[in-house]
Amino acid sequence: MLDADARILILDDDADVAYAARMLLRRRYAAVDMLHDPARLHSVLARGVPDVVLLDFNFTPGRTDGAEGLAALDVLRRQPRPPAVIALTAYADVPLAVEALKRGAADFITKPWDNARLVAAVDAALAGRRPAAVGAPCALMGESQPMRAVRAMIAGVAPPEANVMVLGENGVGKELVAQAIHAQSRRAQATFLAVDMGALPESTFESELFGHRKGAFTDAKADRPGRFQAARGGTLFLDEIGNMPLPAQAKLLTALERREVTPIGADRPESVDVRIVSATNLDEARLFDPAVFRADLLFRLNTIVLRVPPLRERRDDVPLLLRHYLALYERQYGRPARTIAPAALDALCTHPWPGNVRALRHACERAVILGAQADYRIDDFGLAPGAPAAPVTVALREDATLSALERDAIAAALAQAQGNISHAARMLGVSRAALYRKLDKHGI
Ligand SMILES: Nc1ncnc2c1ncn2[C@@H]1O[C@H](COP(=O)(O)OP(=O)(O)OP(=O)(O)O)[C@@H](O)[C@H]1O
Repeated sequence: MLDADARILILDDDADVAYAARMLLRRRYAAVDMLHDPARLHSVLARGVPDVVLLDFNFTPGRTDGAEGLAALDVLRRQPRPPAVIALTAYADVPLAVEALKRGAADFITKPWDNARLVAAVDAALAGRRPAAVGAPCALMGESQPMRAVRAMIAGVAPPEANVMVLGENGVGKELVAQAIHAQSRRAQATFLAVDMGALPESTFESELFGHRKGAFTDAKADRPGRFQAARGGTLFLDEIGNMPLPAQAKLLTALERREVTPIGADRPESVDVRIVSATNLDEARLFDPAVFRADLLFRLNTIVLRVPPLRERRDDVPLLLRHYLALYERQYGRPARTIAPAALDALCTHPWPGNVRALRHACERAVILGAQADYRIDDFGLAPGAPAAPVTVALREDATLSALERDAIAAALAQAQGNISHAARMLGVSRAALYRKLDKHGI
C-alpha cells in the first residue's frame, strides 16, 4: 500500500545511511529523495517543499556540534509551508536533541535506527503535518455554545498543574485543545511535546519515553533522552492514549506515580517535571473497561476531563470553519477568493462530518484545488451532497475480541469504499495515517 502523496527528503552526507533509509521508506512512500549536501537545500526547496525531512546534524567530517543541522532546520522551518523535520544524529547528545525539538523538529531518531521506529516517526510526522501544515499553529476556532464552553474550560484548567484528559472523536481538535492548555499555563515558554502513544512500537516504548544509557542494549550506541526528559519543564501531550497495550500502561503509571523515570540501563531514576495532557478517541464506556485501560492509570490521567464535542453537535461552527480554511488554502495555492453557493453551504452545514474538523479542512483544500466554477459547489468538496457516509456495520460474533472487531470494521469499510483509503478512513472516523497503521497491524 504505497502512499503516493507524501514527499520525503533524506538530508544526510553519508550516502550509505541515506540509501538505507530510502530503501526502507520506499516500501511505503513513493517519493523519497536524497540530498547529501546542505548547501544545495535552497535549490531543492525551490522545486517544492517536501512533507517530511529526515535531517542529519553533522556534515563536515569531524564536526559533532550539530550547528550545520540546526542551520538547515531553521531554513526548513522558515518555509511558508514548513515540512515536518525528524532529526537524525549519530551523536545522541541530550542538548542537541532538545534544541532540535525546541527549534521545531517534530521528532528525533538516533543512528543506527530501529526500522519500525523510523517508519512510525515518519507516519506520525505526516499525520501531524498534513492537516496542520500552514503557518503558525491554528487557533481553536468556533463561536458555538459548546465551543465557548470548551474555551472557558481551557481557561479554567490551564493554570493549575492538574493532569487533563481530552476526550473526543478523531479530528475534533483534541491536540489544539492541549496546545491551548499549554499556551495558557505557566509552562507556555517551555516545550510542548506531542507523542502518539498508539504509534510507539511496544518493543521500544520504554526507551522512547524514558530514554536509555549507552550500551543498555545492542543498538544503544550513546545515551539518549526520552520524551519525558525532552519535555522537562513543559507539557507532554500523550495522544491516542487509548491505543496503548496494557504492559505499556503499567510502565507509564509507575512514571506518573513517582514523577520520575529510569532510562534503560541507568542505575537510578531521574525526576522529571512535566505536565501531562492526554487524549483519546475511545468512548468513556471503553475507557472504563479494565480489559482496555487500567483504572489506576485512568485516575492518574483524568484529574480533569475535557470533552470536545463532534462537529455535528456544533453545526453553527461549520460556516466559520469553512470560511477560515477556504481562505487559508486560497492564499496558499494563490487562488482567487470565492464564495460558497447557497445550496452547497446548506449541504455542508447538514453533512454529519464523521471525520470532524480535520475532514472539513481536507474538503476545503480539495475544493480550492479542484473547484472550477465562479463559486464553490458541493461536488468540489468531495462529499456526497447531504448524504451521510454509509455506516460501517460489523456483525458481533460470540468469540469476537476487540481486535477482531476492529479488523472486521476496517475490512468492511474498505469493501464499502472499494479500496479507497481516504473514503474508508472517513467512514471509520480516523486519519489516513492511522488507517495505514491499523492495516499494517492487522496485516490487511
Ligand atoms: N476548533 C478548531 N478550529 C480550527 N481548526 C481546528 C479546530 N479543531 C480542529 N481543527 C483542525 O482540525 C485538524 C485536526 O485537529 P487535531 O489534530 O487537534 O484533532 P484531534 O482530535 O487531536 O485528532 P486525532 O484524534 O485524529 O488525533 C487540525 O488541522 C486542526 O488544526
